This record gives sequence, C-alpha cells and structure tokens, in this order.
Amino acid sequence: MLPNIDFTTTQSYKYLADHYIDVVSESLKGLFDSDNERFAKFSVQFEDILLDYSKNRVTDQTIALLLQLAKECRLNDAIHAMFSGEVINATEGRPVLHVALRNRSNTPILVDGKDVMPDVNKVLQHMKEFSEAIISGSWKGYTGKPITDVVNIGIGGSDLGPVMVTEALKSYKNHLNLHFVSNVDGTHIAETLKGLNAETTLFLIASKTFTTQETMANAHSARDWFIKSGGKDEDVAKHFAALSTNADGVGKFGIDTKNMFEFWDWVGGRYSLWSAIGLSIALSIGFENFTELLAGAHAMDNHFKTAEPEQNLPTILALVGIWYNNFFEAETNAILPYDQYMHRFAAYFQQGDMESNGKHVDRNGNHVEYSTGPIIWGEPGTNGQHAFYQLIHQGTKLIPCDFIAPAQSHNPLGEHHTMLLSNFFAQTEALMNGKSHEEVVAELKAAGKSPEEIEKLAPFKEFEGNRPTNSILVKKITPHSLGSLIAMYEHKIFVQGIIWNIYSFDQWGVELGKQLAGKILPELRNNDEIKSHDSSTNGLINKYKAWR
Ligand SMILES: O=P(O)(O)OC[C@H]1O[C@H](O)[C@H](O)[C@@H](O)[C@@H]1O
Repeated sequence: MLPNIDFTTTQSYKYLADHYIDVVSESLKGLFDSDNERFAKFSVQFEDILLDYSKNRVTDQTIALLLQLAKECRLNDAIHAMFSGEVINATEGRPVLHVALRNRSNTPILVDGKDVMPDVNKVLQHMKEFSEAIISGSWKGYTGKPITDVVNIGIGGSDLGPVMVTEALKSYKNHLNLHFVSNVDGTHIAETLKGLNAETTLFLIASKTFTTQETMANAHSARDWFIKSGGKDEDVAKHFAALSTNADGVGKFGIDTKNMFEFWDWVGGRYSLWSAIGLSIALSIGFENFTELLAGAHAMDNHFKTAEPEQNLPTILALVGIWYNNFFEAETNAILPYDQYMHRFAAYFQQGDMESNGKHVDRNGNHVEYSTGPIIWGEPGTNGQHAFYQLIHQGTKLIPCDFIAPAQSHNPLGEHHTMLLSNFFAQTEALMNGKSHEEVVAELKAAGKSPEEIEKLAPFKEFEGNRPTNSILVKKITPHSLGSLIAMYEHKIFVQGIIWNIYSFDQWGVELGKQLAGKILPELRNNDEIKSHDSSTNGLINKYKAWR
C-alpha cells in the first residue's frame, strides 16, 4: 500500500510555507557570496553523473525541510512498495515493475507470489538471439537477402523511448537503418516506405495493448505494402515481429507468436523502453549495449533504493521541483540537454512526466487543492538559446531549468565541444547573476552612449537574474550513463507523485479524446450533414466534408 498523506497538512509543509517568505527575497548571488561551501554542499555525484543543484533558490533550511517533507510523506515506504511489487497502480490494479526489467542482479521479484525474473530473462534471451541474427545477416528476408532496414511502428511509450535512446546513442549504431512510424497521418508511413525495399525490411509492431488505433492502422498499411511489393502471406513471419503484452491480438494480426516479444501489464507504456519495446534499440546498437543501458538504469535503481535522501539524485531533483511547483508556483520545467544526440530527451520526458503526474485527483479520489505535475518542455542547447531563452532570462515567468551536458563528446571536432560547454556554463551563471542597472550603465558608457541614451536603453538591457537551474554534468553519454540518467528522471517523477498523493502510473486522461474520435470516425465516412454535436464541432465537421 502506498502512503496516503495530504502533504499540505504536514508540519514541514507549514514550515516551508513560512520559510518561502524569507527565501523569496534572497538573491542567489547573495547566497553564493555568503557561503563558499555552497557548491560542495549542494552537489551530489553518482558514478559519472554530477548533479549541481546549488544554483537553486534554496538554503540549508530549505533542503532540510524538503527532506523532512519526504519523510513525513513516507517516501521510503513508497519506494519499498514499488520495488517489492505491491499493487501501487491501484486504479489499474497492477504493480509497477519496470525496475524488474533491468534487475541485473537477478534477485527474485514476486508478483502474485511468482518470481518474474525467469520470464524477464527469457524474453531478453529471445531479444539477444533475434537481434544478433538480424545484425549478423544470418536472418534472411523472403528472397534470401539480409535485413537492412528496421521500421518500428508504435506510438507514445512504444515510440518515444526507442526514438530518444537510438538518437542519443547514435554513435554506437551499427549498419542497420532505423525508422520510426508513429503518427496515424498517412504521411508518416508513406514517406518512410518510399525509400524501402520489402525484401530487406523488418517491421516491429510495438504496442503494449495491440489495440492502439494509430499503430494498428500503420501496421496494416505496412502489411499491405509488403504484400503489394511481392511478399506472400507466408513471408510475413520473416518480416514482421510484435512487441506486446497481447498474444491474442498479435496472433489475430497474423504475426507468428515465435516472433512475438512479450512484456507484462506491470510495465507502463512510458516506462517500457527497458522491455521488449526496446528491441529496436538492441537492433540499432547491439544487444551488449542494450544490456549496458539496463545496467546503468539498475545502478540508478540501487542508488535510489539505498542512498540517503540528501545524497539521492532522484529525490533531490524531485524535492527541488516541488519547491518551485508548490511554493514559487512555477508552472513548467525546462529540460535542456547540451548534446545534439539527446535532442528527443525533453520530448521523451514530456510523456514520462506529464502522463504520470498530470493528475488532479488524489489517491482518495478527491480533487487536489494544490498544483501537481509541471509542464515539461525543452530543446537542445545551444539551439534553444537562439529561440526561447529570451523568455527564461527576461520574461515574467519563473522557469526552473535542468541543464544537462556531457564532459566528453563523441565528436571532438576542433573547438566545437569546448564552445558548446562554454555556453552550458555561461547560461546558468547568467540566469543566476543577471545584469544589474550599474553594470548596464557602465557598459553603455564604455560604448560611448550619451546619458540620455543610457537612461532610455538601460531597463531593456538589465537582467534580474535569480533564475534557478540544475546542472547535470555527465562524463560521457554512454549506454550505461544514459540508462542511469533516464532512471534518475523516472524516479524523480515517482517521488513527486508520492508527495502529491496522486497515482502516477495510470493515464485515464488520454481516454476521452480516443472515445470521441471513435464516435466521430463513422460520421466522417459519409457526406451527411452532422447535427449531433455542439455548433462548433458540427460546423467544423461540415466544413471539412465540404472541402475534402
Ligand atoms: O503501446 P500501446 O498500447 O500501443 O500504447 C501507446 C500509448 O497509448 C496511449 O496513448 C497511452 O496513453 C500511452 O501511455 C501509450 O504509451
């Protein structure tokens, strides 16, 4: 059982609310000036990942109170409940065990009294054999040629993780060309298939439920294309594999169950890249590297389970996030990787975080009276600097940012990486220190501006500063460190969900739109005038019918 505590009724919450009044008037610059130990105090390292959270609007007391909050919300009990396979996804009646998928120590994890590890290992072995056969070319297509292209068809959690990881680890990639088709917009599959040869293409139909409309539509179109290109029904087995929990659905689609890679309902879609859904990753970077990814995540799991809260990276990140979300009333959290390979990292955690903690009902079914999950967004640096950083620096909104960068580049080209990192360091410093009126005046004076010009221009050139950031410096993005980094954010989301007393592992909020689309689809199949909806929806549908 998860604890069931309204965190706003805890003693630490009340202290934090009072303490906030003091902290809000403090400047980060001042906090650094008055404490030489601030970096040493407010940074933690786990393996090759350094989290520096010193450029946050926190004091010793803030951190002590936030840690106290975690304690009062019985975070440790919640962690134990997850890792021991309790049914913590109560609205779907399931345990939450993505940690079992990467449990490299193989210690038994029980679901309904049965150890899940033998099944986990069996699927991993299947993935190993299959990926090795495809990569080596010993697996042949229907005309005897080896596979050259792999198309993963899936959406949401069955797409975002594999896309993000295969991009982030592109420098580990082998000769196979990877493609991802997610959107039901026919353009996505049509454009992808354009350059492909059916004889050498493998389709992975990735869907936990094997019922998702988009994925099923794309899978059928891929099958039609395969048959049209010369493949026969009996050749499908050589070119289609399924990654799913739904063996019946896979069979009905016509995929040989020998080519089915199973996972289980205790794996949430947005936590499934560690499961059979990761087959495209194993194909792209090889099974050894895939297991390194799992090992990195497992190492973070152990850290999360055992490290003291004040040394615990996911816990610290979560608590600092709560400080901004619930006291400063920040609405968003930007994730800004200074690594081009990680360009889908923020998009990945948009689902990871927002589908998990975008909930307004607590674990008692009551409407919460506090803010829950933040809006997650971001793009890689330095691109973002030339796009939206203006608002982060000088806008009216407080945007806590996570800056992530590798110390070592996979492409050490001239001074590129040094330049990239100089921006990484400069941005957090600039956001913290800002630029005072005096500094702006001195600068304008030095540039030869007249006193009138200086007076006019100065307000536009000033930066208030005091804008908080986390810096996450990683020695190098490897399968291992990436695994740890992803798991760190997963557990951050978990901790926040525990404190907000919400269920982080269901996603009922995506159902209503799906239901309505199902109702509207048949209405679009004829040319009758539609009157059954509100006037806006009727008007739009009827205009669409007139224009199509
Ligand atoms: O893997 P599937 O069953 O096809 O589901 C794909 C996606 O569908 C829904 O939109 C869920 O909200 C997501 O969590 C899920 O990842």
